[in-house]
Amino acid sequence: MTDPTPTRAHAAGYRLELRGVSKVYPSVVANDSIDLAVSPGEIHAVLGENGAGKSTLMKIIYGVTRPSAGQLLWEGRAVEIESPAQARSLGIGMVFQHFSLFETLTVVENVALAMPGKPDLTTLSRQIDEVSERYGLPIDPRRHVHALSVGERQRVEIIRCLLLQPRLLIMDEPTSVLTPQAVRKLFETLRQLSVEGCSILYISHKLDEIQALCHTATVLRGGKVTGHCVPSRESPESMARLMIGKDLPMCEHGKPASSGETRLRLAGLSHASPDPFGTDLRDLHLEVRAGEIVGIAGVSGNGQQELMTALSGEEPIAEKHPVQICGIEAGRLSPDQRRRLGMSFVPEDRLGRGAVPDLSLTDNAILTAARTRRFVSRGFLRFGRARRFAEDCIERFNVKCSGANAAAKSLSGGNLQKFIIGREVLQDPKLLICAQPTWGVDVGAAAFIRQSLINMRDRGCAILVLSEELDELFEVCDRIAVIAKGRLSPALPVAETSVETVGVWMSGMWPGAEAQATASEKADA
Ligand SMILES: Nc1ncnc2c1ncn2[C@@H]1O[C@H](COP(=O)(O)OP(=O)(O)OP(=O)(O)O)[C@@H](O)[C@H]1O
Repeated sequence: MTDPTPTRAHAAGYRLELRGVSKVYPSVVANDSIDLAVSPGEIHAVLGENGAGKSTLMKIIYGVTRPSAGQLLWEGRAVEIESPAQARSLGIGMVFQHFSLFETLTVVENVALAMPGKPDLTTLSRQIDEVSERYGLPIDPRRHVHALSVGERQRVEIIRCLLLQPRLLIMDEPTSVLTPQAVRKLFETLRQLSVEGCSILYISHKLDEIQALCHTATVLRGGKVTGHCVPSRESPESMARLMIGKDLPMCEHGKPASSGETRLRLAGLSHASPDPFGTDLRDLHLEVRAGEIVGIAGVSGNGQQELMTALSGEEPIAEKHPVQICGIEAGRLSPDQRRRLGMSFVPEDRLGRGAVPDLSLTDNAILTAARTRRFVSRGFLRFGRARRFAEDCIERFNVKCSGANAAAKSLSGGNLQKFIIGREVLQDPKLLICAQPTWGVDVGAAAFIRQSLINMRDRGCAILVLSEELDELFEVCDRIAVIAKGRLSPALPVAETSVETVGVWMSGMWPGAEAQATASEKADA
């Protein structure tokens, strides 16, 4: 690995300096007197556990949130940043974790929306071509966003920032949706920007990436700065220790329980996606037994979302038999009917599908656990019981929040994920289906969630995990299959496959894939 430190462009003054910046919410101090300084050309990581205050700090710098106290200095001058438009006019750009593009518009139309005034689209297309050429971010300005891969969409977001010639670029978990190749490409672009003098504030839970990319790092814990480091001189383990204050627990993965009864069977599941830009599922076959964890790997957009909605019942399918849950043909059943059979699920989209943002954690617990945890008696809701269950989730899954009354939307992303996983795990289901279980979750909490899944398996639960993180799948699963273009590969025991093989399969090329495709095309005809 190359040491990023020597390429750092040194300069006399700081580009951005924060002095004693605090943000106090009614129930929590999100940022507590934070000092942070970034030089021109510096790639500066902000590290911290879920809820440490990273996103709040970035939102203050980008003018989304106003600080309760403290001072911001931009190129040596005290400033008050009251809006993102003002931040952009100073030269601050931000790429958010969740994309903010309009799918039905073209690339150039999306970019135009972020520009001041009414730019001429032909001139703007030429500028997009120039920027994409200069930074190696190929994109056709005339393409519609719905037809772009997630990596391409992120290119649009970055190009949109670059056109404004930022002198500070903030990136909030930019790689969570990218393939390893797209991550390498992104890092090349960021290094080039750094050499040209652009400062970068970079947030990520992926410590190996921080080590490869960033010159310096500030560590936050509980809203306070607790340390600084030069990532290239650290290891992912030592940075994790700086973040969580102790060594990272290792996952203990014993032998799978002797295989029990089949709890989930896909028997030729085919389903046309209701989304015109989605992926149709084609003749999927799979079995998940009690006491095993089966993983499904794949680049997002290959049918995972359609599979998840077909399994959860959100999008019931036309026939009963292709989805069998605990021996019952369940294809036409609703989510609630499937839960009654002993299934729980954790969707990928935590705000919206996994939880209702405006409801409290207790109310969100009621939504899925009312029956299994017996919150209703003789037609009356036993609210105290529901609240105690929510408190139990908070305590056992170490969810940082103000309590069971906190609205789901007030939790940091990773803490809400921990709550949703806890809510489903503590219902002790016979079958658990989860998508991206550790997305946006810090390293300590990710290890805890993975261990919880393994422990459930050891208690006899059948678990299906859909994840884009191959390392995660290899850590927790007993067998791994791959989804590509809506088709499913055979599921191999982890000992009989490798990250490289699964990587190749992710492009749809597994032994027998062609025969599988021909057979299902014949059946379609
Ligand atoms: N609008 C809000 N109202 C109340 N509390 C909030 C609000 N926004 C953030 N918080 C709280 O502030 C704290 C810091 O949250 P923040 O999102 O900055 O953390 P983070 O370090 O970015 O976490 P993650 O890695 O999970 O994204 C958390 O306790 C969170 O619950």
